[in-house]
Amino acid sequence: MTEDGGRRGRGDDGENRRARATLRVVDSTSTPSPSGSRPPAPTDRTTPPPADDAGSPAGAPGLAGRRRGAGRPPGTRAGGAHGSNRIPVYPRVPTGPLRVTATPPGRRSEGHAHGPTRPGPDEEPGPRPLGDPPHDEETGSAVTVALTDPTGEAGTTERLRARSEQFTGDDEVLAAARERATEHGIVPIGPGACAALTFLASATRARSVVEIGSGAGLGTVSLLRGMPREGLLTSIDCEAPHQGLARQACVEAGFAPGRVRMITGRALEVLPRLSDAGYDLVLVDALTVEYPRYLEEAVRLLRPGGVVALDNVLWTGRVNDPVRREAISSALRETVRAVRTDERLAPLLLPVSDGLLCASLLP
Ligand SMILES: C[S@@+](CC[C@H](N)C(=O)[O-])C[C@H]1O[C@@H](n2cnc3c(N)ncnc32)[C@H](O)[C@@H]1O
Repeated sequence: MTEDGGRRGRGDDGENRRARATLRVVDSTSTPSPSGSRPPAPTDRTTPPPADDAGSPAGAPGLAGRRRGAGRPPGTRAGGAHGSNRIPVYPRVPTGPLRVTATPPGRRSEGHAHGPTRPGPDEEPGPRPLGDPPHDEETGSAVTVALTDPTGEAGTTERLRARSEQFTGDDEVLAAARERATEHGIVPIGPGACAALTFLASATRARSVVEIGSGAGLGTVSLLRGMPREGLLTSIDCEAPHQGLARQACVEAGFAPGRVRMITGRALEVLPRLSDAGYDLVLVDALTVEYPRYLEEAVRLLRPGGVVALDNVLWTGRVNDPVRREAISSALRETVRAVRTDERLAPLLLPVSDGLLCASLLP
């Protein structure tokens, strides 16, 4: 991610564009733009749907009648999602057939498409040499990690990190999304962090998830892959074209459009409208200088036992402008300190990709 929240080399006036961006709640039912250059024409709702239970999938946590702050752990900040402007955890989920899927026959159908060499659920997996780092042919990964000091001590650490990134690698869906991200100047989540997100979503059985920073959709797809079928992912980005790319990645991964609710708007304007203690997992990957405030909002959104994951906390040598770097570094330091010292949280720093700082909200 860059200091402008993951956009690079666009040659546009990002701040103004973001300022112009209106808050739109979008069910991802529209056909994605193949290039991602044009915002899709979704069912825009400038007014969010009313907070009711009627559209919630079976067993989904509804909000109607829920006492404000109920379930919120002591000490969490009140405020934010309330009144008629509240965005429900689950909106009415549009029904309909799955759209185009890039999942070839014989592979896991709903969003679990793996690279060409991965076996489908009905195929016998071939033996995998556990001792050797996988080659790209094994993982389908488009990512290779160059070693700057292959023989020295640093080389050992680098090799371990490279191995961890390549262990899961990118499948064809993530590789294509990563390519589009590069084309559009978006810095995507690394393969190791993608795997961690799928793991976290699966381990926490996350049914209601918030993603801050849709980008090119690598995080979106990775989260959906770990979520149960009835789960809903709410993805926020101030750039509609980025959300077009994210939607495209979801379609290519074989996810039904109703699995993702895209909200176009600035995160700090959208987040306060989401419900307290309504979410199982929150991914933070947008404007780095706003991380401390995203963290506050994320903790408010989490149900007890829920997890927040913040990408890019190691921030490895990406920024050249010393002034911006200072702002980013201090925001990241503040965020890491806040996670480590908050007694409501159990912190964990995963040194995957660019650093994924996780914390669960203690029951
Ligand atoms: C690093 S990219 C996210 C990459 C994405 N997780 C992926 O893997 O493809 C950051 C995204 O945050 C968005 N963004 C930047 N500032 C934002 C803000 N204030 N509110 C919402 N989104 C923002 C950018 O448009 C960009 O798409």
